[in-house]
Amino acid sequence: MWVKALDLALDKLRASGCDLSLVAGICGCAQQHGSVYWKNNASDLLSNLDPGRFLHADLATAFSLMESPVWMDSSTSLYCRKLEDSFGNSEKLAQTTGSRAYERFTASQIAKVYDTKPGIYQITERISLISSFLASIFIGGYASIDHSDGSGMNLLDIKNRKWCGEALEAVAPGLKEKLGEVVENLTVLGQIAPYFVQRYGFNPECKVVSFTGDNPASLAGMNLGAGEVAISLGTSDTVFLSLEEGTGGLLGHVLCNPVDSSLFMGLICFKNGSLTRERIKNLCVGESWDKFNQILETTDVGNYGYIGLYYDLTEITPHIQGEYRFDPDGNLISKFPAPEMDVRACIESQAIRLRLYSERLGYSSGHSSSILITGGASSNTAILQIISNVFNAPVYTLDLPDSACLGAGYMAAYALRQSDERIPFYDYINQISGRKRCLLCTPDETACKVYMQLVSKYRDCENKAFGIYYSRLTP
Ligand SMILES: Nc1ncnc2c1ncn2[C@@H]1O[C@H](COP(=O)(O)OP(=O)(O)O)[C@@H](O)[C@H]1O
Ligand SMILES: O=C(CO)[C@@H](O)[C@H](O)COP(=O)(O)O
Repeated sequence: MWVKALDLALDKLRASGCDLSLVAGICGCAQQHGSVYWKNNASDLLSNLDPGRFLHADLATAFSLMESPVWMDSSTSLYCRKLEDSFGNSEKLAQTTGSRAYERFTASQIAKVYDTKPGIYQITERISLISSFLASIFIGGYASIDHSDGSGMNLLDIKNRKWCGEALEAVAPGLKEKLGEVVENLTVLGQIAPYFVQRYGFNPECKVVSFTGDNPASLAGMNLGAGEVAISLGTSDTVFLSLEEGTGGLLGHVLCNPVDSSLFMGLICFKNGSLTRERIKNLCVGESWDKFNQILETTDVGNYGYIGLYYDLTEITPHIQGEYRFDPDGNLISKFPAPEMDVRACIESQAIRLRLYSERLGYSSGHSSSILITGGASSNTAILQIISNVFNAPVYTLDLPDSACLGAGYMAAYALRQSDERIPFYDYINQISGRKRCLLCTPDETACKVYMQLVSKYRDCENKAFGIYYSRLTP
């Protein structure tokens, strides 16, 4: 599917009349953590792509595992515990790799493949992240994993920026060879493969720069400063910010910063983001976001003290599933007095969750802070107004959508720059790009006060829901 998507994207570019011979360099990004398993001898297929055929036809037999594990998978708890045990405890793993063991991280995903499909692991010559898998196609050979996306694996020593031998050994034998080298972000990997020159008219001198994860690329696209936090309302709701210290803790993740090797990046991701909003919308008002927003705009801030927590899929943090509604006194109830109260309850609890957890990552909310918003739901200003009120901070976006894609473009431009070698990333980007930030929402003082009160109530409800979930699991 991913290879076909690339065929389609390239065909669309060609059909739109785009002169691909003008492209000087390519960088890209992809959802984090997912893994692609290349079968023995797949490198021969990669280096001999036939320009007369689609990529998906040539690469149909290149994979040992046809269904790549992706970030939404949470079936690997057993392997997470084993990995943490091999380090002694979760803190030690977090201090080295930036995160305690997470189900969607590549280490436990690979451990599961090795354990449940040893034959597949054996015939795999290379394991890529989705980002390095895409870069591999463009260079016609295996592309290295970069430091930032590599930090989402529980396998990289994020301070030394090298694979962590202890973690590799705990996951599966021979893993280092299957992963290949890890490289600095912004590394020029090589020239574009002849396939793209002959089939799509790319310049043979076009360079390919190491690809990265969608969130690191988004950080590169948004030029986050001190006191700023980025919120991505994509499929997941993800918060990230730039960090000076690289010590991972038990909450969230620390990754290598994609644009400055002396810095790090803090990130926390919630699985129940857009898909949950969509479900509540469909349930309460049908297809229309306009009707959903009308409810948000005409109902009372704070939902009269009613709080709803919605975890359609097992959440990453906290690890919990189900729906939990609470009355203003904090008692669990089965439904709200009016069904459409779920609309406001869902958006308010998601926004409060974003604030609470970004503060735990190191963000401090208030008037000197600001939020940069991106992702599909960032076009919805009714949702953004609630986020602005909950954070008591203005919400900005870039004057161009798709910050992850933009960031990857910037990374290619920076890696191939011919000017001052030592110029910092954002100084260079500011010179070459005329992008501006647009102010979308400013906080409403009265609403902020309501939410200040609600934050601690939310925390209590989340703790109660967590207790209920686990008491149901252990009768
Ligand atoms: N007007 C809108 N209001 C709220 N959510 C929206 C709106 N338009 C799109 N979305 C949400 O955006 C999501 C897709 O965001 P996107 O950033 O493209 O995701 P991803 O990067 O995970 O592919 C969809 O799941 C959809 O629910
Ligand atoms: O798991 C994470 C980050 O740790 C996700 O953010 C993925 O990177 C996928 O992103 P979206 O599809 O939600 O944009």
